Amino acid sequence: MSYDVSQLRKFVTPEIIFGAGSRKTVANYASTFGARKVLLVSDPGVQAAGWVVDVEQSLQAQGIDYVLFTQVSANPRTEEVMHGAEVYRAAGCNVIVAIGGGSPIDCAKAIGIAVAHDRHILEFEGVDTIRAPIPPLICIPTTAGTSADVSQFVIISDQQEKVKFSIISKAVVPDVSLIDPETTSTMDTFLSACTGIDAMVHAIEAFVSTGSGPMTDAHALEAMRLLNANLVHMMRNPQDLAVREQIMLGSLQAGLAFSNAILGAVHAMSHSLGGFLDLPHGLCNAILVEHVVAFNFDAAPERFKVIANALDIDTRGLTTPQIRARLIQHLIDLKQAMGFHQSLRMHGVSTSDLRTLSLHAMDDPCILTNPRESSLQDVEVVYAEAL
Ligand SMILES: NC(=O)c1ccc[n+]([C@@H]2O[C@H](COP(=O)([O-])OP(=O)(O)OC[C@H]3O[C@@H](n4cnc5c(N)ncnc54)[C@H](O)[C@@H]3O)[C@@H](O)[C@H]2O)c1
Ligand SMILES: [Fe+2]
Repeated sequence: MSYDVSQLRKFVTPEIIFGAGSRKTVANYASTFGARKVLLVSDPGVQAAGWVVDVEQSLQAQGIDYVLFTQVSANPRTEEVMHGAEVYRAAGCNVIVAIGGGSPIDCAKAIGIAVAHDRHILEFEGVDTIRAPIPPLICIPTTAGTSADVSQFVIISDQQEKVKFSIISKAVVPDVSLIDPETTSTMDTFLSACTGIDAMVHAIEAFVSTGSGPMTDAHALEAMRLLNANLVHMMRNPQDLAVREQIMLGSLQAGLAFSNAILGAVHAMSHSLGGFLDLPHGLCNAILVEHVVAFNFDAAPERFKVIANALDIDTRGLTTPQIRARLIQHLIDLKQAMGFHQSLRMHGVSTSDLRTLSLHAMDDPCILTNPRESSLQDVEVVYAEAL
């Protein structure tokens, strides 16, 4: 009997501890991995917000030695990864803890790859390139959006080439994710909006991805419901911890979906844009989302109808073109209510940049699971729509 490999689906996830205060259990988990010395990865903003000290206190209370590494920028860079790998080796670490948004978490994953292979991180771009297990990795996300703490993705910026490249492998799924919604209470409005829209795009792209399946669909749809019901409320009531918790849960559900179903053209194009202009990832997604949905809709109208329903659009009696129009308008309204009014041109992109941006987007693995097959010219046209 022959099997169709393209129909097989896998689902990987870390051990997840969800809830207020979970960050304070970090030393228990570090000790179960036999932590001798921990590399604690974060960044200056997360440290200033006061979250790193909780991890330090937890480790100190259990007598676990650590070295702090915070030289990580938003959109983490290859040089920072290799510097972190040096610090890991020099200090004789054997466990990594990351606390922060997607940037410190991705940097921590990449440090793990570099030290496990004793090679430069640039050698691992692509899918399933990891040959040796990375050190035990415990993550504490402080933004509700990227879900790097549960995902198979690592996104690193190569400033020489002005691109962000992806590494996708089950080997970079963290061992433990301590998801503590309290940490998101110090996010400012813009960061809350960027990370929130990123989570929504994860859910939408995972649901229409050619890698989707029943296990990821359930998570993607629940993420859309949670995020749609709470994102605007969160923007208006940033101190409402119950709403922050719903957004964190929505982000987690979206993360479980996209990590396993992979993403689509919004992310391929957004990674290219983020590397080119060093812009926040969520902002890039916000600029592109409705243009990619407009491009993709006819390739999966039934799936997009389910998305419209999950976003609380009443599709009864509507024709397919009407559903398409309503869905696109809903996404525009949502992003505008979250404060996104920008176009590419407002960030200095001109028509002459579109070919370079498109070439890089075509190299991103996320383009392969987009529901509509996309040529270089297609991608260029979608960028042009977003100008
Ligand atoms: N690996 C994945 O699966 C995945 C998925 C999506 C995006 N990403 C990547 O993640 C990165 C973006 O991550 P992000 O959006 O979480 O932001 P970030 O980690 O880049 O952080 C942005 C800024 O917010 C600050 N910050 C973070 N948490 C804070 C808090 N709780 N309070 C106050 N300030 C805080 C940081 O100090 C930093 O200055 C991009 O590089 C993107 O490509 C990765
Ligand atoms: Fe994303």
